Amino acid sequence: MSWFTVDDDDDDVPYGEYADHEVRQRPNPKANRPRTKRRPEHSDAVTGMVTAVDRGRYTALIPGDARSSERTVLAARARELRNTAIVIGDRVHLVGDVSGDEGSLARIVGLDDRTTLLRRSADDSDRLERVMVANAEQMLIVVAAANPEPRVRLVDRYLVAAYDAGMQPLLCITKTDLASPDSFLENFAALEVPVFRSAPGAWPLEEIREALAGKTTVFVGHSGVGKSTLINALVPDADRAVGHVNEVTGRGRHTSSSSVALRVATLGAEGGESGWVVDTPGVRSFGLGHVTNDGILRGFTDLVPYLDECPRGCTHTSDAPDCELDAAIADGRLDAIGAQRVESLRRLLS
Ligand SMILES: Nc1nc2c(ncn2[C@@H]2O[C@H](COP(=O)(O)OP(=O)(O)OP(=O)(O)O)[C@@H](O)[C@H]2O)c(=O)[nH]1
Ligand SMILES: [Zn+2]
Repeated sequence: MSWFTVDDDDDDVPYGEYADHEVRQRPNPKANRPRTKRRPEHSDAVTGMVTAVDRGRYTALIPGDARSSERTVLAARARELRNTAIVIGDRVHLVGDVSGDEGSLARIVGLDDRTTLLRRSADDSDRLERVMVANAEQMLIVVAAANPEPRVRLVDRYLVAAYDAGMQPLLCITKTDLASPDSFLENFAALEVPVFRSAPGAWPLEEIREALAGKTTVFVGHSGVGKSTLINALVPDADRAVGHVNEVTGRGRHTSSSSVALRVATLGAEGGESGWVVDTPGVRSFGLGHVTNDGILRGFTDLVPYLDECPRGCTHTSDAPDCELDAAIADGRLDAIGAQRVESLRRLLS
């Protein structure tokens, strides 16, 4: 599919394509009746969370209430929303047959404003952005200690995407049975990013579950890092396909293909908060063409007091003249950890 085509079944349309989330009023088909009143605003609509998207069909979970229990419904979007990106995590307004019964099809007529929005572009020069996941609070970046080799730049990119989306990043380093991740992790030591270490037979499942409780967390990672293995361990009935890493290239095949949200039981949360894991297996590239430097700076609130002192239009990169970050390092206002933070920021800005 071309990055530039938008058709009705496009599950991943550019964010800029739509202005409002609500269905527009249709003209009154009976012209002899005066249009004095607005059509009812779907006051009977129920709200559900999108947990899967597949070729123009949306699976949404409607929470239980006094009248009915929790149920999953299949829905299509209303014609008026055909240029609206609806993605996993969206809270959608559903009308029509919302019974969830076999063969039933509900209709999505609107969606709530999003609290966060994970986006990407095809590559860094592409400003056309794609909406990936809505309303997720966290991003768990899965990276292997070896096979495939960890790459700092790739993690930097995920971090930018997370900060830009307004999401808290978490880091899970897998395959620690194959290599020590310590020197790799030094690159991120100064960031306030929780780190989990994982190896077969030593899964940090309880720690991760605790971090997931009550939140929606998008799992991202290069193919072959063991993301599916981890998700299957966290969500026993997830059944995410586990691929095989090519011994020569260290690359995995993307064996699981569609994005889903999966509920994770969290221990000690009896009837209480569970978490949601969003698996995005098809995402190979993570273009950041849509991310502004402001989006990156958002992740570095600890440096803001210095950035505020910079000359107007300062780019804050290492070649920027009179950048206050350099002054603060030179006179000790920023200590060794602070200097590493500056280095991380500059790596992301460059
Ligand atoms: N040695 C070792 N192998 C692991 C570990 N975790 C996963 N693997 C293996 O790594 C391979 C790839 O695992 P997957 O879970 O399919 O990786 P993935 O990140 O989901 O990859 P895609 O499905 O291609 O996106 C499989 O052969 C796993 O058994 C680990 O901690 N240590
Ligand atoms: Zn500066």
